[in-house]
Amino acid sequence: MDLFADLASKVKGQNKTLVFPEGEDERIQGAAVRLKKDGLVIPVLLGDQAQIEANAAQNGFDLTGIQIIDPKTYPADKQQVMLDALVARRKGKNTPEQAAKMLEDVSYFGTMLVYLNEVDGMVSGAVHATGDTVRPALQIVKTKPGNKRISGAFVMQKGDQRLLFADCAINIELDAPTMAEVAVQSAHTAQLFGIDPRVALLSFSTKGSAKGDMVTKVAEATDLAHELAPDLDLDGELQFDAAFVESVGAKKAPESKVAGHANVFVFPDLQSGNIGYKIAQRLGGFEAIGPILQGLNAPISDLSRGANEEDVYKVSLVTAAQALD
Ligand SMILES: CC(C)(COP(=O)(O)OP(=O)(O)OC[C@H]1O[C@@H](n2cnc3c(N)ncnc32)[C@H](O)[C@@H]1OP(=O)(O)O)[C@@H](O)C(=O)NCCC(=O)NCCS
Ligand SMILES: CC(=O)OP(=O)(O)O
Repeated sequence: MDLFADLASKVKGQNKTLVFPEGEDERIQGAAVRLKKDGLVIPVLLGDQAQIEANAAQNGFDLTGIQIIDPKTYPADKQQVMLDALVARRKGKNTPEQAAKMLEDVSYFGTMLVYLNEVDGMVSGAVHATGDTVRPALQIVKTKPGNKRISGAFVMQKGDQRLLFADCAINIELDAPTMAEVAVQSAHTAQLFGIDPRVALLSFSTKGSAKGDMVTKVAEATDLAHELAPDLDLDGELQFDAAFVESVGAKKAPESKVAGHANVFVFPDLQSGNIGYKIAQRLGGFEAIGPILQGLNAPISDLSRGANEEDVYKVSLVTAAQALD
C-alpha cells in the first residue's frame, strides 16, 4: 500500500488533535481544511484570530468547525496554568519573567499545548526556521527515555524506492556516540515507514580508504552502533556509492552485507545531511518527507520553509501517526 494511504488509514477516525502555530499561513490553512475534511486530524490553528480569518477569506478557505486559539484571548486561568508549568519545567534555567516572555512566541505556546496534553501534537516550521521551531521542544518536551539527543530524518521517496536520510535537521556536529544513536534511531524510524533497515554510516572514505579524524569518527560510530543494536544490519564507514550501488559496494567493501544495499543513510554532520537530502529532492526527483524528529518525547514535527500545502498535509499525517504510539 502507498505510504500515505497506509498512514491515512491508521489515523482516520482516531481524532488526533494537532496544533499549527503558523495559523495565518496559506499552506497551513489549506492543509488544515483538507485534513479536517478527510477526517484524518482535528486541526487547531494558533495565531492572531483576525489575521487568520482575513487570510482564509482572501484565500477562499472555509474554516467553519476549525478551532482557532489566539494567545491574546486564551482564558486567563489556562494562561496561568501554562505559565506555572513552564516556570516549573524551566526551573533554574529561565526566570518567571523569561518564561512569560517565551509564551509570547507561538512556537513556545504551541509546544506548551502539547506538553499540557491540550493537543496530541504540533506541526510548525513553514514560516519559522528549524532552530526556532524545535528549541522549545528540546527545552520543554525533551528526549524520550533511552535517548540522549534528538535528530531529524527524511523519508525519501521516488516511485517504489523508499530511503531514509538522517540527521538532516538538528545536530550540527555529531560526535561518534551521537552518530551511533542517530543510526539506531533512524533504523527504528525506517521500520515505521515499512523500510527493512540496512544502515550505512557515511563518509568520504570506505573501510579505511582515506585517513583522518573525520573518518575515525565514523568508524568509531559504527562500532558503537553495533554495540547499541547488535542485530541491526549496519556498516560504516562507507562512501555513498559504496553504500548504494551494488557493483561499487562489491568492489570497495566486498565483506560488507550492507554495502551496495543500504536504504538508511546516516550522515556525518549537518552540512552533508542537509545538503544531501536537498540534492536528492531537487536534482534527484525524490519526494522528501520530513524532517521527522526522532527521539523526542512527543509528536512534534518541523517543516522546511520550502514546504508546500501537500508537504504540510503529509507531515501532519506522519505526526498524527506518531501520536498513536
Ligand atoms: C537544534 C538547535 C536549535 C539547538 O540549538 P541551541 O538552542 O543553541 O541549543 P542549546 O545548546 O542552547 O540547547 C538548548 C536546549 O536544547 C537541548 N538540546 C540541544 N540540542 C539537542 C539535541 N540534539 N537533542 C536533545 N536536546 C538538545 C539542550 O540540552 C538545551 O536544553 P536545556 O535548555 O534544558 O538545558 C541547534 O542545534 C540548531 O540550530 N541546529 C540546526 C537547525 C537547522 O538550522 N537545521 C537546518 C534546517 S532543517
Ligand atoms: C529541513 C530544512 O532544511 O528546513 P529549512 O528549509 O526551513 O531550513
